[in-house]
Amino acid sequence: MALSTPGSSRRKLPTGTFDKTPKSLNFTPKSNYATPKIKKVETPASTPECFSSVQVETPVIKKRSSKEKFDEISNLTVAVRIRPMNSKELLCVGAADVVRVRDKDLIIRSQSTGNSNMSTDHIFQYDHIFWSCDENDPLYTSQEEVFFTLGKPLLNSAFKGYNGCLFAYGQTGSGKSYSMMGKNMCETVDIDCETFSGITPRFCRDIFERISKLDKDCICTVEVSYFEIYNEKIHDLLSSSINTNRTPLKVREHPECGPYVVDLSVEVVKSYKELRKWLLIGNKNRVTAATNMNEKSSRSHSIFSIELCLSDEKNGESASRKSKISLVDLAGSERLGNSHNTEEKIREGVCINKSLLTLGKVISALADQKKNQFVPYRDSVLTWLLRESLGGNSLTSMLATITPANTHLDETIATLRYACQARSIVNRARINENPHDRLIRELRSEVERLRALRQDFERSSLSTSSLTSCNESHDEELEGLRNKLKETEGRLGEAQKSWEQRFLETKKSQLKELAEAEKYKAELESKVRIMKTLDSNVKLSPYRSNFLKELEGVLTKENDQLFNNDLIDSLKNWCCKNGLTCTFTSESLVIKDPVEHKQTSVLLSSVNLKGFENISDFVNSLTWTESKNLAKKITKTEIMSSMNNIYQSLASLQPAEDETNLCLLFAKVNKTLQSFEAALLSNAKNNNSQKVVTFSSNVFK
Ligand SMILES: Nc1ncnc2c1ncn2[C@@H]1O[C@H](COP(=O)(O)OP(=O)(O)OP(=O)(O)O)[C@@H](O)[C@H]1O
Repeated sequence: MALSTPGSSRRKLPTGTFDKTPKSLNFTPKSNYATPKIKKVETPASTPECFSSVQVETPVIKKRSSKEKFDEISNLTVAVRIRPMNSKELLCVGAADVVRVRDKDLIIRSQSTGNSNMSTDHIFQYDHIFWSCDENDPLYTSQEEVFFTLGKPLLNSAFKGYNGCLFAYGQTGSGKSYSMMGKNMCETVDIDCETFSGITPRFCRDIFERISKLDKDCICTVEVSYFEIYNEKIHDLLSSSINTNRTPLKVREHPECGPYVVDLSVEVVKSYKELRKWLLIGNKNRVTAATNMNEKSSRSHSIFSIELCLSDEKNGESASRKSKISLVDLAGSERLGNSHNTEEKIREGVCINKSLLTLGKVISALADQKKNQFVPYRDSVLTWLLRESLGGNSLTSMLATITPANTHLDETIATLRYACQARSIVNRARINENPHDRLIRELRSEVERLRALRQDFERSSLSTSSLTSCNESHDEELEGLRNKLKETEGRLGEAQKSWEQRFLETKKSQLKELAEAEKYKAELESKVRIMKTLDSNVKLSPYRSNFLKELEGVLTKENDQLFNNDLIDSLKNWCCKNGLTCTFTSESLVIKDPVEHKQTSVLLSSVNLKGFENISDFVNSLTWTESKNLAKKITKTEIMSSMNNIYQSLASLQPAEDETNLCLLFAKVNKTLQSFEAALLSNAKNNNSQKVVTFSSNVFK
């Protein structure tokens, strides 16, 4: 579908009450740069009635658009949209349509007071004028065209990494919500309807359409938040408790990121479907909360924010960019006297007006363009939160909405003046990216520029080669360019190298962390396995436990470690080969001969082959006794020391607190061990030398 922006040559003067007075409009200056601040051209007393005076309202605007130190320096883009007259306005006695559009001029005819036959034409100029009064008019601007002109550029910049903001300003009922959200902002059908859908849903839909077309190396995350400011208090529109708990949220200032709303819900969305769900929840919450409090949603400012984070990995290089776009539907800007009569309404009006008044002051201060001019951002929550969008790091647009009805003439002129002033605000936007990515990008574009310059220069010097006198100076310049190019290429190479270095280091440390995590995971898994085995064993009987065997093994292992030298190993091997069994206790080694029914015990510290030809001689030299008399009596200290070792080993297997089943099992094992220790101690105490408890699993059979 072919889309067009208004204000071009196809824009004709709509038919209506002004048709007879075009001549007077010839006073309108062609260029807005030369337009005086407010110029009133008085018609002489003898001027015929059909003529009117002309008041040019467009202030002198120093339009700026450059790149300088910032990535983008540009004025606020300001558009005005005129909605059709509603039935109430049409039914008013003497109702008239007083707004006309011609090219980039918006003309308002006001009846001069005192002389009913005289009128004044107020002429305003904007970046865009949307005439949406009559669908059959060829100049009609649809919802889609409004989005195409205002929303699309913001979307494009957001994907480049620029912050963006679009706010709708105008009196109640002038069409702010219609333009921002759609005809029926709580209805799924209307929010997605081709004809009625507003800027916000179209913006959200386009985000995901763009994401689906991105390169496969590019990862994009989308986060949304939605809140309203009512009576200078912030309410989270995505919170489920908004209608029961209207505790306002606070604003804090981050040293780098600026003001933000504390504890505001931020939802990550992966598709338009998910995003639309949140959008509708927010819209419903806004309306329900307003109805509950007997207020109108038009008395609150709503801010819907989308945060995009794009990371791109190409040819081993990675780059990431972030951007935040705020779509703002401001409260109605009507003045206090018009609709506020009760005390509460007056208070509410003061609060709304505080934000809008401060917004006006902020716009004035910024439009003034004097250096070090104080800008009262902090005087209202709205301006504090929109600080970056007004004169800061953001590409911002304003949509002023008006009615063409003469019944609201004063409000309409106030809105238009406000919008005119806003055009003077200059924003300094930067691509939000990693400083290193920025350096590489800037150096790359510098290299491109210098290369193009050199090529141009070489081409032009070839064509003038006949003029030898020129050649010398050309050669010098060419040499200078070559050197500069070489130097910039060198710097680019360095920057890329150090970036690659950092990239490699980060990858290396990430791999190390990953390996450690894997190791930790394996350890945990083995602990879980042990605990699972324990579970089944402990359930059978605490005294038939493989676990105790394992623990005995742990103790034996510790002893092994204590006396783990070649001699002990050789002794063990020798015993094994000769059909003898070897059992270690904490301090000694018990060797049993199952055939001869004899056994011997030797202190580990006294195993020494000195004076013996071989192990066989050493073993034969030991004192052997009959098996039944040889069981070594365990002392109370030995029991306690062994048990302590068991407890220590067990402690190292302690599971994490959130693993409830394992914790329960762990407690069971601990308890069982305590009973076991008590049994051993009482056994040692009661049986003295007659009964012997050896620390062997056989005991528990
Ligand atoms: N461009 C338009 N075309 C057709 N109808 C419109 C247009 N703009 C607004 N309307 C209608 O005008 C009425 C008021 O519009 P809307 O609710 O958007 O105003 P508003 O400025 O957001 O008011 P409030 O400040 O109360 O929120 C609605 O019924 C809406 O459908």
